[in-house]
Parts: sequence; structure tokens; C-alpha cells
Amino acid sequence: MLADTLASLTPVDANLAIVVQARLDSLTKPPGSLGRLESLVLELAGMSGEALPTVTPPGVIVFAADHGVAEEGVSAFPQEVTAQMVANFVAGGAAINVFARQIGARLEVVDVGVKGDVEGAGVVHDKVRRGTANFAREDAMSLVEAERALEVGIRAAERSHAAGCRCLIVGEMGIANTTASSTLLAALSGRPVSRLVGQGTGIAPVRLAHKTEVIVGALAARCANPSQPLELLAKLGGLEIAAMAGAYLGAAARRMPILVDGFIATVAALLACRLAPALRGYLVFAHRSREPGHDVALELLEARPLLDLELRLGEGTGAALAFPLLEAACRMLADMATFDSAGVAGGGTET
Ligand SMILES: O=C(O)c1ccc[n+]([C@@H]2O[C@H](COP(=O)([O-])O)[C@@H](O)[C@H]2O)c1
Ligand SMILES: Cc1cc2nc[nH]c2cc1C
Repeated sequence: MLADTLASLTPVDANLAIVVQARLDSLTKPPGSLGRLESLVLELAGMSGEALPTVTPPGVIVFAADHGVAEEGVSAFPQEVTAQMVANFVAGGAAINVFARQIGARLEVVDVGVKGDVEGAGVVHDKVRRGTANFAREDAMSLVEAERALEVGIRAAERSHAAGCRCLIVGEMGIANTTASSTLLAALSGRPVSRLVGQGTGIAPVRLAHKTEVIVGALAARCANPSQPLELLAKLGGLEIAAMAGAYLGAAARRMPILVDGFIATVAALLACRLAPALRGYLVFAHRSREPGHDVALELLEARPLLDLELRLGEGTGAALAFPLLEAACRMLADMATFDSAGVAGGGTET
């Protein structure tokens, strides 16, 4: 399934840029005056293969999983919070529920590896294992499990596509996943851990120093090869990180634009782009998170996010907040009058 998805992921359609640019320049505004909304709709056209792209309705998928490395004391919250927040997502009370309702999104919550049992019909049960192993001591999971988690993501993206979603937002919930993400990013980038590591859920400076030591030690112990993304995932984990990577690949294979959320989501995107470089063309970066490693991950992807709201929540919240900008870009292209139709005299850009 992973191999099929990678094989069917084709680069974005660059040919549409000429026709979309011509329409953009015919709309009743000075050429280029809607700035990044104009480049955004050009990108969305290339992704979807449509001269008049549309992103509604959006789909939100939240992948939840636990991390064995939580036992090293790297988070401000206990591991049980992952399962408790899944119950909150199902009950509709989390921030992502509020923002998903605001944008009219289809929301799916997927248990790809929560340690405890999450009850209820509102969760998609696709658990690969009950949390990862502690990667400070042993590999987080096997290669087979990493591939299975990627496939959980591909299946979820396909469900959203089949349900009619035209744009995908991928969120996560997993106590200690900023430790896993920072370790993955250190391995992928070769940058010093001290530059990448951050407060996550809000740890104090003493715990931040300890978190840094845990990551440095784990990097040395696991010897992960940065040119082997699947091996990296298996050694350093994140079942939800693997599932997010899979969801991006699955969405891009279906030509769905993807709105990338914060730090964890961007590290998952970086990994997925190492598996399939053509994925990069389908990604729109929603916001700049407070987590310091996010800047590094964005830089490696040559990405300029749309918003900077000092968020550090995850769940897909930043992406849901940025979604109306994508919708506005599509509506601008489809609904604005042209100079000809409105009887407005055109002009050019003077240099
Ligand atoms: O998305 C982000 O940029 C982000 C930044 C910091 C924390 N988080 C969220 O907080 C949790 C991880 O934080 P921690 O301290 O337990 O590693 C996880 O559930 C993430 O969704 C998310
Ligand atoms: C309460 C809480 C909500 C979250 N949502 C995403 N990560 C989270 C971490 C915590 C601790």
C-alpha cells in the first residue's frame, strides 16, 4: 500500500499557472495586489489540477499516540493525558473541535497508538501498538510497525477524500511528541539539539536541560541514518508522526492540498518529503509555532508559513485557523469581477 501510494504521487501541475495567472491579472485589482493570496491560489490550482480550485469542505484528521520516552520526564503533563484528550476530542470539547466546527470541517480522530484503551464509536480504532518503546533505551518500534503506522495515515486520508473533502488538515495529540520530533529533526538536520529543543507543553528550564540531555543521549544510542526515513521513524518514533506522514502522502496521491500545522506536523512533513520529494508541492504551511525547532524544520522545507499567532498547541489548530485564507484565495479567483465584465479600465504595473 505504501509503495502504491508513493508510485501514484505525481508532481503538481505547473501548466495551469499560465491560465490562472492570466485570470488573476484580469480581476478588478492592480496586478499582484492580493499578494500571497495570489501565489496561494496558483499553488492550489497546481495541486488540484483545476483552473478554479476549491478547498471546501476541508477534512481534519487528528492522530493520537503515546511515547515511551515520556517515562524520562520530558513533558509537563502525564502520559494519561493523551487518552483523556482523545475522549475530549470525541466529546467535541477540544480547541480543534471548536475550530473544525467554525470552518465546517469533517473531523476524524484516529487512535494509532494510544497506550490505554480509548472507548467509543467516535474514534477510529487503528492501533498499531500501545505506545512506542522508550527510544532513550531501545528502538521506538520495528520497521514493520513504522510502515503500518504510515498506512494508517494513508487509509485515513483516503477516507477523507472518499467523503468529499477537498483539502486536508492533519493534527496530532501525543504527550512527549515534541521530544520525538526534536530528536527526528536533529537526526535529519544535523543541527545542535540545543537549537531545536523547546518547552513543548510548557516545561521549566531545569526540565528543558534534562530533555536536551535525553535527546542527545538517544541520538548517540540509536545511530539513526538520516538518509533512511523509515528507519528513522522506527528508531525514534512517533506512531502519530508516522501516520501524519502517511496521511500527507495519501492526500497528495489524491491531489488534495494539505495544510500543515505546527512543529510536530512539520517534522512529519519533512520525513514524508524524504520518502517522496514530489509531496512538497502539495503542502501549504499554516503557521509558525512557538517551538524553536519549527523554524529549522520550515527552513529545511523552504517554507514560509501564513500566520504567526504564537501558538504551541498542535491538534491541527493552527491549520484550521489558516484555512479561511485558502478559501478566500479560491473565492477571489472564482468570484471577483474582471475588468472587462465590470467595465473598469485596466492598467499595468509601472516599473
Ligand atoms: O504543534 C506544535 O507546534 C506543538 C508545540 C508544542 C506542543 N504541542 C502539543 O503538546 C504535546 C507535546 O508536548 P510535550 O511537552 O508533551 O512534548 C502534543 O500533544 C502536541 O500536540 C504542539
Ligand atoms: C491539555 C493538553 C491538550 C493538548 N492538545 C494537544 N496537545 C496537548 C497537550 C495537553 C497537555
